[in-house]
Amino acid sequence: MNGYDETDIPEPDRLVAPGADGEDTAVEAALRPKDLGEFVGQEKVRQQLDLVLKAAKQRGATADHVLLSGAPGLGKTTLSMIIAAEMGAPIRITSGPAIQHAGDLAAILSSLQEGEVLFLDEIHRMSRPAEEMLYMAMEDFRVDVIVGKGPGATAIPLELPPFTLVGATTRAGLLPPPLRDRFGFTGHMEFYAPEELERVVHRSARLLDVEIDTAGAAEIAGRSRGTPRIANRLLRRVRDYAQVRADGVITREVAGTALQVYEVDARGLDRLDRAVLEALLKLFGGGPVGLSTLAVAVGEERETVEEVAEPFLVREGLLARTPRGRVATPAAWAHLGLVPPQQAGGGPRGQQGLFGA
Ligand SMILES: Nc1ncnc2c1ncn2[C@@H]1O[C@H](COP(=O)(O)OP(=O)(O)OP(=O)(O)O)[C@@H](O)[C@H]1O
Ligand SMILES: [Mg+2]
Repeated sequence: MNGYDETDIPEPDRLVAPGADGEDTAVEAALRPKDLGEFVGQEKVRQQLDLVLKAAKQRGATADHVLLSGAPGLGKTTLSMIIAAEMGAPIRITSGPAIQHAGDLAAILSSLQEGEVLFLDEIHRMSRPAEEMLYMAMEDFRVDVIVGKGPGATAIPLELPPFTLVGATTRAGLLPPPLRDRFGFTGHMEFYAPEELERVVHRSARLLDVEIDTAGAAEIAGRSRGTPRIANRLLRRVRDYAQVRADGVITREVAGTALQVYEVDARGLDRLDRAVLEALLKLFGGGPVGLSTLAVAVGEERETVEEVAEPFLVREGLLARTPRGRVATPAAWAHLGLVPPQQAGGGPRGQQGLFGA
């Protein structure tokens, strides 16, 4: 399709994957907060959006177009549905990859009702002609429908009712500036703090009718990589364990043991993440080592290591990408309970100097 995209990378089946799997899709609808009040965290975006929506409602107008950017599983789809609910408007859901021809978009736009919310997921993956049509639709609520082919083709202008476009993207940087500029408001979704994820876990547990105590929720939250989707998924797996091996109640111990069974460690690293770190520390003394070498050592593709494992390791401050190769940070040694070579006596081949004395 349109070149490189994160979805092209084969992601091994993992509990801590940020994207949705089939099971997530089935249960997410039930766990989605229905209004801004129920939506946990993202204080900044929530407050900003609250103002945008309230002001539009007071004026009796359609809300400005909204762009939501942020990593997978942080609540963009959820928020788009909340926007529609808060505006008391219907919502139409589609996505960039689903709109390959401008005609597909014209069909959707021309059937919108006044005030309707059009949710365009993965907006950065739309085709070029559709994107250009969208510019005019967003700005002037108008599209030119091309009728016929070749020299006889004519453009018939078509008025659209005012609508609110909510675009979602995991890659705001890939959006062409003219598109970005046409949104009245952009909400940047951040990773969630552990306390916020704890609230997500408590809320989901209530909806799933699972008993969980404060420490149990904190244990799951701490392993969820700042991502509500992962928190909900881990909660479901811990619930299975609690039901089969314990008395159904999720405590710290139950959550900890269950996630050990599923190989998600205290910081949310899974088998692959740990394999990468372990190879880097044990085989290469903490680096620097080239990506290809590291990938061979863990028996994975380069892309898998680079795109699937590394982003979280870098975000956590466990691994650094340097011009000379991958390097473990002191936190990585600590996390795996290993001692860096220089502290162990090092010797001439120790890794002194990389992080100062
Ligand atoms: N702020 C929140 N409070 C409570 N639950 C949340 C929140 N944000 C997300 N969730 C839950 O996390 C799950 C994933 O959220 P959602 O589908 O909205 O993410 P997304 O950003 O659209 O992800 P993707 O980029 O993969 O489309 C949903 O089940 C939702 O209930
Ligand atoms: Mg989504």
